Amino acid sequence: MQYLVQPGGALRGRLRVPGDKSISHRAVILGALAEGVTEVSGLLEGADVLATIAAFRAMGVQIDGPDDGKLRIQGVGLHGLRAPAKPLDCGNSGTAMRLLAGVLAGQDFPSTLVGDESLHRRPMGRVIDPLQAMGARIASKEGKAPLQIEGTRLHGIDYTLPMASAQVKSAILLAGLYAAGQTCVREPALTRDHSERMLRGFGYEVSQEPLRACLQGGGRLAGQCIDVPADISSATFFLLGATIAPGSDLLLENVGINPTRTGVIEILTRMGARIDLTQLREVGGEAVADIRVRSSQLHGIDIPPRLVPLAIDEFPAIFIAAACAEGQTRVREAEELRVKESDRIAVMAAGLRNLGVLVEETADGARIDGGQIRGGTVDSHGDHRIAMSFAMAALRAEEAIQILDCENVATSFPTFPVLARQAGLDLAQVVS
Ligand SMILES: O=C(O)C1=C[C@@H](OP(=O)(O)O)[C@@H](O)[C@H](O)C1
Ligand SMILES: C=C(OP(=O)(O)O)C(=O)O
Repeated sequence: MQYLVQPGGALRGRLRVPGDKSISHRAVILGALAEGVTEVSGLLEGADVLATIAAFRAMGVQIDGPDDGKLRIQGVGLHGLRAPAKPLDCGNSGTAMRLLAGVLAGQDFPSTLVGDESLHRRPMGRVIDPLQAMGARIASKEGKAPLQIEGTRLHGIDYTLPMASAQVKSAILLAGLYAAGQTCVREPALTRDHSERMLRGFGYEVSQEPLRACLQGGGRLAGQCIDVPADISSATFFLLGATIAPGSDLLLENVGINPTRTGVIEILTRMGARIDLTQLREVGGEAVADIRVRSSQLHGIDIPPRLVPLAIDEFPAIFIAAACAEGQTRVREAEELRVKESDRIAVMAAGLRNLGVLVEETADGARIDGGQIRGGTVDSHGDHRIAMSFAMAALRAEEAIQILDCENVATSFPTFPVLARQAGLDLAQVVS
């Protein structure tokens, strides 16, 4: 499926983007492993989260829904999962595969994790290594999926992550629930802390200091009610669109603004964006706000590397912002972008060049010179965030932008075309 987006227009009105993907995955996982019922509202009904739900159903957990963002999970307790009859299919989702690997390492049954072509290219050694150090038995082909997990008794470790990754941190903490003794994870830079917060919400003690989280194995999780805020990573496409399209004024409601996720707001604001947070509140241990964004002229900046992990999924959109800015924007220490659903540095650079933007790719980032966006065809390489970012680029393009391979938008934001049209983007879906 392709998108054909006509040039120009502005984004106006108010809208609520779907639930946070990271929090939705964790609500399903902890709800399944808890004792008692967990009720979730605001859940993201995207393919990634549906894969996590299907995996727990295949292990005997009764899950009703999702229905209009509501999910009811009958938790089976930490030791209540049953052996799945077939490999568990994580689809396109790195989060599902890595977090499930942590859970499955400590079960008393074997399991296999598989996914789509993109997921089978992504590095899994980063979870296999620390889990093996905890006693796990995991077979893979050169650190890539499929992962065959034996299920064994685990012991705690004190592990320093070689890269800033919330998925690896979370996999180790989840395995730590099953491990004898204490499990600690240290991270080289701050990453999203939804696992730590939600574990505490389920009554599990987690000691958290800056860049370090520890827990003791052998406790229990108690079922909860979880209200998932809107996903700042999905809101980002609208922050981008409203900023670059003259005459825009948009209110994004109920967006999660956990400080480990707001790097995009800081980066766009440094570039000159007009973004205001209102109605700040806390919902279920997570900070939430309404976000107003109005159009403004951006200027290029050197993005501080400490902001990279705090905006890691927002770089496709930030590349488009840079293309619309005056002067040069520099992205560095962002090599993690090369191991996402696609190589996001290479795919964004190629797409921008097709639209006439000057981009110099570096090993760990890019230098992007702002200027005119011509219009033309770009290939998203099946990467949802790249497809949505180029859709918004049309607001500033001279001619239409055709975007190839857009099916995977459904992994994180199935209602994107509808909400984008409502806000003012002239987007058509073309079945190829
Ligand atoms: O923990 C999570 O939910 C996520 C962590 C990040 O991945 P890494 O841990 O690989 O940086 C992010 O890119 C992904 O979309 C979701
Ligand atoms: C990287 C992403 O997700 P995942 O790693 O879960 O596939 C993303 O959603 O941008």
